[in-house]
Amino acid sequence: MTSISELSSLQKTLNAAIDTFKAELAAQNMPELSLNTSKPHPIDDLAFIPTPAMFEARRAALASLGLIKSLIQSPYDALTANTWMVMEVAGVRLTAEIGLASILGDSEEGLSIKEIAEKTGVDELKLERVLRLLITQGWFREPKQGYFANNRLSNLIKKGLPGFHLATYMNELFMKVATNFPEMINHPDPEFRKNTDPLHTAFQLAYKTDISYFGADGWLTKDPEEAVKFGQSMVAVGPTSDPGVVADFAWDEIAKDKDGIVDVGGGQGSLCCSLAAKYPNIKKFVVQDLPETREGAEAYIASKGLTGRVEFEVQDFFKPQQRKGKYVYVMQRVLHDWSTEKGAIMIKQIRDVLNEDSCLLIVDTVIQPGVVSSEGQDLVQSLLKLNKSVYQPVPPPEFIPVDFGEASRIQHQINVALTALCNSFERTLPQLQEMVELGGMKIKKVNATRGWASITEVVPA
Ligand SMILES: C[S@@+](CC[C@H](N)C(=O)[O-])C[C@H]1O[C@@H](n2cnc3c(N)ncnc32)[C@H](O)[C@@H]1O
Repeated sequence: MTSISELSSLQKTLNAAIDTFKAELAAQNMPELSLNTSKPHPIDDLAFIPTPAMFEARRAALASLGLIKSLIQSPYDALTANTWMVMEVAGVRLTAEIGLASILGDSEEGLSIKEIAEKTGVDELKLERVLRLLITQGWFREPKQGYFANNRLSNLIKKGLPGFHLATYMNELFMKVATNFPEMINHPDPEFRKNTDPLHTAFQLAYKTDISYFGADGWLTKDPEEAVKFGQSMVAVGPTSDPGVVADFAWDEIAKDKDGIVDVGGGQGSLCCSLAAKYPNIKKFVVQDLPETREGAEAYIASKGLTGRVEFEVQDFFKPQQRKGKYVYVMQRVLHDWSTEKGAIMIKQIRDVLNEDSCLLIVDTVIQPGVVSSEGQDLVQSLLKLNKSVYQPVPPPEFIPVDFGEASRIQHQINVALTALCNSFERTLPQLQEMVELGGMKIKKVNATRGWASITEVVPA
C-alpha cells in the first residue's frame, strides 16, 4: 500500500460518493446543500430517511473524508487539535445553555456580538472567541465580521428541540465521566481494573458516589428529575437510528395476527410512537420501564397524540415478564447497558413467555472491526447493484475499513461511553451470540438498517 495509491483511491471513492449524493438530491427535487444560510435543508428533518443509495453514498463519503483528512493533515497538528477538542464540546454546551441558537433564530444577517452579549448576559469578547472556534467545526457562522448567525448544525440545539438535551444534559454527563475514564481503565488497583460490574466505573469516580448509574437502586432511580433528563436525552439519540429501524424492517409482517409490540425498557416510548405512526395496522404498543419513567413516557406519548394506542406499564426487566401472549418483544438500546450475564437474565425472562406466536427483536448496534479491506470493491459498481427498496449495506471500497471509519464514529463513541458509565458495551456479533445463547436463545437473522442499529431476530434455542 503506497500512500499515493491510498490517497488516489480514497479520492476516487469520495468523488463517486459525492456524485451519487448530488444526483440523489436532484432526483428528489431538493435544493443544493449550504452551510451559509440559517435555513435547515430538507435532509435535516429528524424523520428524513435517505434512499439506500444516498445513505451508502453518505457513509462512503464520510469514511473517505475522514481518512483523507488524516492522510493530509500534519499528524502533530492532529494531536494538538485533539488536545483541545474538549473546548469545542464545552463550547457547544455553553451556546445551548445560554439559548444562543434560539436567540439568533432564522435571521440570515445574524446579530452583532454586542447584541448577543446583551441578550445572553455573557461577556461579548469571551463568547466571540468560543463562536469562532465552533465555526471552524461547522457550528454557527459569521456572515459579516462580528455578526453571528445559525446554520444547519446550530439550528439543532434550539431550546426545546431534542438536540438541546444532547448538547446539555448528555454533553455534561459524559464530559464529567470522560475526565475520569483513563483512571477507570488504568486504575492503580488491579481488582478495580478487572472488575466488570457497574459499580467500578468512571461514573463513580467522577460523581464521587458508590451507586450505579442505571438499575433499581441506581442514580436515576434516586433522582426522578435526573431520570426525566436522561429519558429526554435518550429520545434525542433516537433520530440517529429510529428512521432506519422503523423503515428497514417488516414490522407489519412480524406483528401480523399478534397482540402487539412490547418495548422492554422502552424509555419514553419513542420507538413505539414512531412505529405506531407508520404502521396503523399494528394493534397495540406497550412501553415497559421502571416507575420513575412513567411521567416522562406518558407526557411524550401524549405529545405525539398516541395515548391509548401506546401505553406505559411498569416492568422490571430482571423480573418475570408479566405480558404473556402473541407479542413481538423488543429490546432497543437496553442490553448494551448491562454485562453479558445480566443481559442473559433479561433475555431469559422473555424466553420464559415466548410461544410459537411470539418473538424477540434486539435493536442495538453490532460493532464491526476497523480492518482495512485489501480487496475493496468499486463504490460505483456497488451502488449500481443496490436494491432500491430493500436496504442492504454496500461492501467497503478499497482502503475503507470494514466499519466505514468516520461513518461509524457514533457507534464507537457510544461503545466507549457505555464502558465509562456502566462497564457495559456494544457487542460484536460473537459477543451478541454469547449473551443470547446464555439466555437460552439463538440468533436467527441480523438485519441492517439505515442508521447505526441492527435488528437481530432471536428465537428459542
Ligand atoms: C438506554 S435507555 C433505552 C431506552 C429506549 N429503549 C430507547 O431505545 O430509547 C435504557 C432504559 O432501560 C430502563 N431500565 C433500566 N433498568 C431497568 C429495569 N431494571 N427494568 C426496566 N427498565 C429498566 C431505563 O429506565 C431506560 O429507559
